[in-house]
Amino acid sequence: MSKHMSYLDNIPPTPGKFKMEKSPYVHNKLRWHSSLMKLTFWSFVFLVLIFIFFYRPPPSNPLTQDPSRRSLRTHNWGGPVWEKRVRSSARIRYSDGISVLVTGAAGFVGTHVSTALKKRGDGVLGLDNFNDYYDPSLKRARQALLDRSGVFIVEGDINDSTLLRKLFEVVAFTHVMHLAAQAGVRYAMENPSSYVHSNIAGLVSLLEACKSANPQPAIVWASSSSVYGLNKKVPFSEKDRTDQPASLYAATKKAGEEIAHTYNHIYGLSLTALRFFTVYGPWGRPDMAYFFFTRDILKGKTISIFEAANHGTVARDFTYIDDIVKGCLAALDTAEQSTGSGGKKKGPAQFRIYNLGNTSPVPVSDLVSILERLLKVSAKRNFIKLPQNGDVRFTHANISLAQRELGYKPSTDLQTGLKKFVKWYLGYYSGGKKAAG
Ligand SMILES: O=C(O)[C@H]1O[C@H](OP(=O)(O)OP(=O)(O)OC[C@H]2O[C@@H](n3ccc(=O)[nH]c3=O)[C@H](O)[C@@H]2O)[C@H](O)[C@@H](O)[C@@H]1O
Repeated sequence: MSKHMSYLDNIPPTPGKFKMEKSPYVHNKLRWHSSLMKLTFWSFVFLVLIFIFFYRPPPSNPLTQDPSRRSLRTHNWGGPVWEKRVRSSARIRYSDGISVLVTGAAGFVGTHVSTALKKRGDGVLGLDNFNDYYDPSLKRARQALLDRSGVFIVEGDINDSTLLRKLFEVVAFTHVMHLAAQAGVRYAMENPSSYVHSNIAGLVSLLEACKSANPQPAIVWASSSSVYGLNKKVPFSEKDRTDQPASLYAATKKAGEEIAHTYNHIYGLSLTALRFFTVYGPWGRPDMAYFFFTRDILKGKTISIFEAANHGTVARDFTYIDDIVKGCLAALDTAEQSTGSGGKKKGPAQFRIYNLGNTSPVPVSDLVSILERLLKVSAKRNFIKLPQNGDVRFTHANISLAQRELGYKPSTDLQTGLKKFVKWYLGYYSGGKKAAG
């Protein structure tokens, strides 16, 4: 170090380089230069001080802070090209068609519903924030699928009210199919704020945009069978009590139903909640048991099967995606128009809640046996006590109301539905993709 220093110290000065020139012109030029530099320097200092003085960080909103994951930023939207894409995607292609904004379009149910609507000629525009709750590459693959059938997905969050306002300015949506949500029962213990962000704040933000839109759209949205919580009366009917949620997820869905009622009551928004019962099928959610059981059985990994006290069965009314899609479309088709305008109610509006289930609960251990047969691999089973983190022992839908009013009639049993899922799974993940997680 000292050697280095002495070397630098010994460099002779470079005479002439910094020597003052005698010429008055050069002298003035140098003075002018130095005052310009001073001016620049002090302007810079001044600007920095102004910035420090006036800059206030944006208020920290606990609902939008979600440090454990995800970017909720809205990505590049706006401009004539973007608007043209939005309009074209939402254009109705047959008389009596509807124009639907599908939130959560890159999600499992969102993808299937969007495809079905587009197929029959309805206008469909997707909205999705592509968060990383589960493997975003699966969402991107679904997006590519939708793109091929002419559905454009705007990348943004339902909490972005400026974006929502813009979408309603560009397209006079007749309907909103609201499927964007934080799903999953057990994850609510890990990241509670994400449920409040999407299922409460996001829902309110969406309903605010709908109430101000002209015309107001009719809204059909995804509630959940989990609202029945600790209800013991089976099968679950829409009339049964839903005030004993067993998870924060269920509580946010139940709160959503109450919030929806408020917007129906105050602003005349037509609102239909669909209580989905454990939906499964191709392009499904990797956080759901049937999906990760498949992955783990194929990998030879032990799977945990929950059981109630005294080896009691845990069962679900597993419902195949195509049946759910039929229920969603029927709900959209039977939805009456909202009655408000200019943010004001003009008369009473439709308010509905329906169970969409399969009506035949299957024990989780039977689900595993079906998967074993379809995959031709034995599962390594580990029975564990049903955790007290939101799971309920069983679900069972009474669907007579949906049957009567929507013509809803599920037709796929678990065996048939899982066969289709397994076929998709093997095809999707053998095509160079790796199983999520
Ligand atoms: O019907 C609904 O409303 C809900 O259905 C599912 O929730 P869940 O029925 O708990 O679905 P899974 O997480 O796939 O669990 C299915 C069954 O497998 C069981 N399970 C789950 C995980 C596990 O490791 N082992 C296990 O036995 C659960 O107890 C449950 O009985 C969805 O994840 C929710 O988003 C949805 O709202």
